[in-house]
Amino acid sequence: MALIRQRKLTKQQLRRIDKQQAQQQESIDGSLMDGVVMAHYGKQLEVQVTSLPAIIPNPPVVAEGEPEPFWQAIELGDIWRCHVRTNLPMLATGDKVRWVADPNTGFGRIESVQPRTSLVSRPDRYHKLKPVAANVDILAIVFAPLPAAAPNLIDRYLVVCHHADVKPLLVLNKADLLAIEDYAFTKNLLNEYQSLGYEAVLTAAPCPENILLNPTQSNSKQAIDSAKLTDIEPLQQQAELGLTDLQQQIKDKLVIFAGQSGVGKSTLVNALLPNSDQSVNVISTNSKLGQHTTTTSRLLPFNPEDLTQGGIVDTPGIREYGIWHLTPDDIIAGFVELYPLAGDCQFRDCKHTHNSKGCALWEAVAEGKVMQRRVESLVTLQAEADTPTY
Ligand SMILES: Nc1nc2c(ncn2[C@@H]2O[C@H](COP(=O)(O)OP(=O)(O)OP(=O)(O)O)[C@@H](O)[C@H]2O)c(=O)[nH]1
Ligand SMILES: [Zn+2]
Repeated sequence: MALIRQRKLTKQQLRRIDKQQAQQQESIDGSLMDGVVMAHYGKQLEVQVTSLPAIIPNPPVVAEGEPEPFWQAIELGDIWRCHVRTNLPMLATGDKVRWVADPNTGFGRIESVQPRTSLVSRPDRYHKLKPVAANVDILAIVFAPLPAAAPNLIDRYLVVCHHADVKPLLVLNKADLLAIEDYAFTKNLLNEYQSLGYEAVLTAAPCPENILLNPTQSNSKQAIDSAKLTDIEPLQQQAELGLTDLQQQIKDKLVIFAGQSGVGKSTLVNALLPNSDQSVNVISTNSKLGQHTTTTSRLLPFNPEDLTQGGIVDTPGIREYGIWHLTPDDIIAGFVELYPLAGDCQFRDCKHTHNSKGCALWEAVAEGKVMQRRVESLVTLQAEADTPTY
């Protein structure tokens, strides 16, 4: 076996190495800039330039007759495809990052991620938690008179909000349909959540089916004629104000719209985004690279030139949100009015089912202090969390 002699470096050599390393670091530091993750493609991400680097690289000087090499100038507001430096945690749409761009290749590399104010994650099929969206301020929980609202789904989203540190906002859309007597009960649901302290808005999104906006259209007329109408005037005003109200609530905020299929999420989102060609699920219209790939989530800004004005994170995955990564205790923590009572149950491991002995939640139901359907909802969600479906 050959003997490897360790060579001792002279002081001068050591100094030279230190200097080289410092120069390398300085050149990375000078190239670093701020960015926001706009879309997520698994290993690659799209990042918007939100600050320029201290040292702006110059394009190469091309001798006459030589072919022009590829060069992508760094400009504010541009979107770059990026790789992620190894050893960084999994990134999500909405993450604020420090990164370097290589104008010679048109690719960037994310060097670090700033602390997050919130993180919405979702377990995948393999039971692994995946971050979906970071720094989201509001989860708009959309429901409607038709398809009929599922209170249990609303409760599920409220639990998600609690754990992600995101503020919930209840949006009762298709408020125009409340003018039809059969559907008027949905408004009670909104009132119930308001009484629990949640913020809520009533909206009617602009679309051909909206019977308040198009009362003379044949399908609307049919709906109106075949139904007993309640007093339409005040609802019309409330619903019209609703969209402005919603706009005010989400101004300068990053928002996710969640809710069952058909309640009008896309219609609302399109009404809220100023750029008509920037509709939900449209792939990468503002990416210069123009590659069409399915994303897991995408940030649609209210003002593409100023991300501080907020936007909407389109995350299809949020619709079938599983909660089985949460413990029963985590789940009850998301039921604001029930959580403080749980400590009063006779048994510490009380399952809060109707026949649980000495259950403080059911005593509160009997005394009319809390809603029975919320306790039932809690029990259903806790049971789901106890029995993973993978
Ligand atoms: N009457 C009435 N219809 C609406 C309203 N908002 C949306 N719609 C209609 O409801 C239908 C479903 O709307 P979408 O926006 O596609 O619903 P979605 O929640 O995005 O549905 P998914 O994409 O399946 O999750 C469409 O035909 C809309 O035009 C509303 O305020 N009033
Ligand atoms: Zn109990």
